[in-house]
Amino acid sequence: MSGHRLVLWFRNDLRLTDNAIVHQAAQLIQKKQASEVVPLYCFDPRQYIATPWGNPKTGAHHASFLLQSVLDLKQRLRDIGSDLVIHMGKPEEAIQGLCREGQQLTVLAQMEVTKEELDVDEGVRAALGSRGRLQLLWGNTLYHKDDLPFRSDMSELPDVFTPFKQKVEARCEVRAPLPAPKEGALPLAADLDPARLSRKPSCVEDLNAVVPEGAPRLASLPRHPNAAIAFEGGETAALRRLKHYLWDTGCISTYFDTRNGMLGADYSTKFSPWLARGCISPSTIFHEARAFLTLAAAEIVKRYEEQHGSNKSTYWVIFELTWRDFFRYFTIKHGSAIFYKHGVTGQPRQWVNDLELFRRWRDGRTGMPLVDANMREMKATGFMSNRGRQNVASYLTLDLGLDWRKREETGAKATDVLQGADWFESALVDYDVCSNWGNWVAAAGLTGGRINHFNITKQSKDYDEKGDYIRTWVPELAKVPAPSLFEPWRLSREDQAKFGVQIGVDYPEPPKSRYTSNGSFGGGSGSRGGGGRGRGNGSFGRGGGRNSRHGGDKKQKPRSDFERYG
Ligand SMILES: Cc1cc2nc3c(=O)[nH]c(=O)nc-3n(C[C@H](O)[C@H](O)[C@H](O)COP(=O)(O)OP(=O)(O)OC[C@H]3O[C@@H](n4cnc5c(N)ncnc54)[C@H](O)[C@@H]3O)c2cc1C
Repeated sequence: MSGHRLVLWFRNDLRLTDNAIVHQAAQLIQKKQASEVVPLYCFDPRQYIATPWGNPKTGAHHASFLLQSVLDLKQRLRDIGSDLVIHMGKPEEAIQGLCREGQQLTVLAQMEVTKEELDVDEGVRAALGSRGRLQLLWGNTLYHKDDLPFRSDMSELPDVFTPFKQKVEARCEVRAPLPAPKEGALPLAADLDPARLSRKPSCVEDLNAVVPEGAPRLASLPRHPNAAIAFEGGETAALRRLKHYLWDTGCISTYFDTRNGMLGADYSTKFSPWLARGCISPSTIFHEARAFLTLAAAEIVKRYEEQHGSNKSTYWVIFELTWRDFFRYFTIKHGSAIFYKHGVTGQPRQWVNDLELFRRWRDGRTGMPLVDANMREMKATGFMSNRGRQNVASYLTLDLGLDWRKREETGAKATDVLQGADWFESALVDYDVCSNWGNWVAAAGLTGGRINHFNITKQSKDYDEKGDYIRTWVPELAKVPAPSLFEPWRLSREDQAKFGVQIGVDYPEPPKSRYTSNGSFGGGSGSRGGGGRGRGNGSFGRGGGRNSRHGGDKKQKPRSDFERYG
């Protein structure tokens, strides 16, 4: 099959190591089943439209990280004697332009699972017609889809996490990472126009070339001084972060104890933006973590174990990556139901339509300091901790009762839709369709799993005991001591004067809710949204609940070790 051309269509797999399509291409070339390669990335205008509320579908934090990732991939391909064509337009058009008379084309791409992406696949197939084929390969999960003990349509997948985790841990192995291609492994198509190869966007503003008319323009954002970490896109930076978190600092050894933090660079791994864009694979992290445990870090682990009894921490990072898998497979099972009003349970629920209240939540002006701090952090930096995400989602859906969706099932005007998940999609640097919408539908209590209705005040006390996180992002309350800081609407006039803040003027009063003595939203002591299990005492509070930090699940018994990986 000499003369066979391969198009390596990169999407959310912007890396060379442990990349199924890269590996497949290198093998086909080696076996002389293909002769040339065109690595391709497309900035697809459909990803840059305005959301129903006028937000950019791909916000500036995400766009900037993505651009850096694409440019890093290009450089890494050049380092092995190949290159990357960067196309400013739809993949269908780019791929059609790569077809040559009398030459068969195979387009290799990573398999996606949600409707928008599947529709693009269809478009590419149609553009190829009889001149070639689209071959989709699985990637980007910890456990390979083909290794799961469920049917491939995931109809047997449990709807809650724990049985999923137990089954995959008992029956599957994490595959070893595929090697990165060697120099010369991906020979470029000889007729590739050098001008086409040299064309590349160099700053976020250049991406405006694909922003459709009427959609918000993108603009570079300077790094916020309070940002926990300067996220830099690309495989190179991802591997650096992995090295930092494991080998340089040993932070992974204390992850179990620090993972519910909100302030600082290292309380959690911060791997999510790189995982979301596929700059690193979960399997690479897994095998590096195992090496960390068994080899050079034996000393650190021993020290840790002496202090803490056992090392749960390294396992716990892998545990979190299993959650990431769960939402991906959950999406295969339930399809677009994760976007729908009644979620996957189909349970009817009355949602509140209040644009002003939604804006207060979005902009960090609810009057609930923990919620506001988190929402401000995300807007300014693109990142929010998992603890924060759980709380703000619970507050929006279960306390304010505001609609969390992006789309109505049918026919509704876009402007009828209020959207928490959609704002996250726009604002997050680590936006990942399955992790985001899956977590949101779980937070809204619409998966059939346990509903985690957080008590925001208790969560503030438990996870921001001294108020340092809140003060970082809500300077209006800088002088208010904890615990008054967590319920500033209760401050007397004298205390407000003493602490230099006037509630209702400098900092808002919260909307009427179960937290405030002046209101009855949610019935005071009652609960909205499916029984409110965990309500009142904060379902992830210190003590037993700390072992689980996710929605839709029973409390976890902590694993005592990492033995199954050793
Ligand atoms: C409402 C809501 C929306 C979310 N949206 C996203 C999103 O768009 N993209 C995204 O990557 N994560 C999302 N998450 C999951 C989680 O909050 C982030 O992955 C995590 O906070 C990222 O920080 P980290 O990399 O330091 O995580 P760590 O605590 O270090 O965890 C390691 C990795 O495990 C995975 N992980 C951890 N928790 C979860 C989880 N609950 N669900 C799925 N994967 C998880 C992530 O890949 C993460 O990088 C969302 C959670 C909630 C509650």
